[in-house]
Amino acid sequence: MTDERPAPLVEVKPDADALATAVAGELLNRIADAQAAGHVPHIGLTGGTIAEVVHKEVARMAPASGVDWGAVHFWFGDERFVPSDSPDRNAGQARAAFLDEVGATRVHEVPAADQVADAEAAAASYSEEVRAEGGGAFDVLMLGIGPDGHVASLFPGHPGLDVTDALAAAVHDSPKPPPERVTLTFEALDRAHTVWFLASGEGKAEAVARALADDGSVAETPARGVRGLTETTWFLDHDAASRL
Ligand SMILES: O=C1O[C@H](COP(=O)(O)O)[C@@H](O)[C@H](O)[C@H]1O
Repeated sequence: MTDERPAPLVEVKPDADALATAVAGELLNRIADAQAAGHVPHIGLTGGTIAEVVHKEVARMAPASGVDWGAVHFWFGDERFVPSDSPDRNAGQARAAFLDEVGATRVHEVPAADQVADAEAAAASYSEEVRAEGGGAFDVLMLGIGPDGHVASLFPGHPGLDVTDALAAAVHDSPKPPPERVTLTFEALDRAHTVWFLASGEGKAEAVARALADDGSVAETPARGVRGLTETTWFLDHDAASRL
């Protein structure tokens, strides 16, 4: 990230449920507004614990939202390279939590381990799909942060941090299981218009503080390396914000 982008905003909610309600409501507003303006929005989804709560809240609020679910593209910031029926798959979790229920039809999944030979092939295929559909210019990209500061599946000190010639990369030996993954690279994550980080719980507090500190390295805290072109907002609950 070399250009000047707006500084991150921070929104703190009392707990995970309040956080999820705020994020789900804002997401539905952004999608509905984009559609009202004649635009088909592209939304990047994250895996992880707070994402699951947000997704269920989206499903709950969907009927009153006015969103046309056939006119939204959904993508994943990262994926676990496991068989398509594995409960570890971020896509499977998002489908179960809201995508299938609302009837989303334009869901762009990373190929699974029973569909392609290896994580490299999955990354190449996903990269191609992202490139063909706007190159990662997501209207809203939601991202989690790990307690170690990882974002998507870009882990501290891992080789994926240095990939500059692809929009998606294979990850091996991930410090967090499962070990094989596919992630969007900084090249792709940096093209999003709006980036929302979602973090809940005391276990994320130190990583959040490192990510938002005036100085520090992306190699140590990869989440420092992603900012939206027009907006970056950190949605935190009280505990995740406790070290700011
Ligand atoms: O493995 C992953 O972890 C991160 C954070 O998840 P959390 O459960 O600690 O909140 C998530 O952002 C990423 O998409 C996922 O693959």
